[in-house]
Amino acid sequence: MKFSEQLRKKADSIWNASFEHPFVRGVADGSLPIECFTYYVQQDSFYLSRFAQVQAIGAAKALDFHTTSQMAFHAKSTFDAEHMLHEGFAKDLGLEKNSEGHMAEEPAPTAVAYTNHLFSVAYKGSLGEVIAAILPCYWLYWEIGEKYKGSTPEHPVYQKWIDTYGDEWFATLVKEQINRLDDCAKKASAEEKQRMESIFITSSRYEYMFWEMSYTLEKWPV
Ligand SMILES: Cc1ncc(CN)c(N)n1
Repeated sequence: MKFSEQLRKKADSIWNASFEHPFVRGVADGSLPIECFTYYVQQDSFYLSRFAQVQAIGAAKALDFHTTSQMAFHAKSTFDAEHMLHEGFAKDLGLEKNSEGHMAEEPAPTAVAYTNHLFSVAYKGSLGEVIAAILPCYWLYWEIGEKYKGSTPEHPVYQKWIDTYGDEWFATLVKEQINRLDDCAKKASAEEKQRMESIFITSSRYEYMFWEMSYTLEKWPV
């Protein structure tokens, strides 16, 4: 079994919890209160701005020119595709950007904790560890896109979100990163692979918590 398949299997119960989370189900069947989606877009806008920085650090950590170029391309794709998707939502939902170019007035605890986890791996870890940290962000959304592809929520914004992650361009990016994880794992020591697994599980847990944060409109307690 490939290393990516092993990690996917270990994260199965966490990913199933994401598939069934009322935020995700609510987007697919159109029942999600719009204020939860609006909060998600604001927080995700912050998340994506940090995610692209982590992809760019991955570019700098790569040991060959081609991988550097591809990781930088992925950072640009986060801006061109996902950030631009949010720009469209912002228009529909009446949101504004701040001076950093994202829409979160105040990043929520889970958004801060998740991006701090990604930054900690990016600054301390190898490229393999960086890929393990960011892969659930790709792969989970792809599976959600595949799972809910046939859904037809009445709200056009929800439909657009589902269509985006069920699209072929996204699948291509995801498959490339899955292959990259397996390539890195082939060269990694047993200890590094253990760290990659633990990092992958932590990111999977944060993905679940991101739905919960959006659904409950999580804020700092004081
Ligand atoms: C929190 C989160 N995780 C993943 C994705 C999809 N790249 C996203 N937009 N936001």
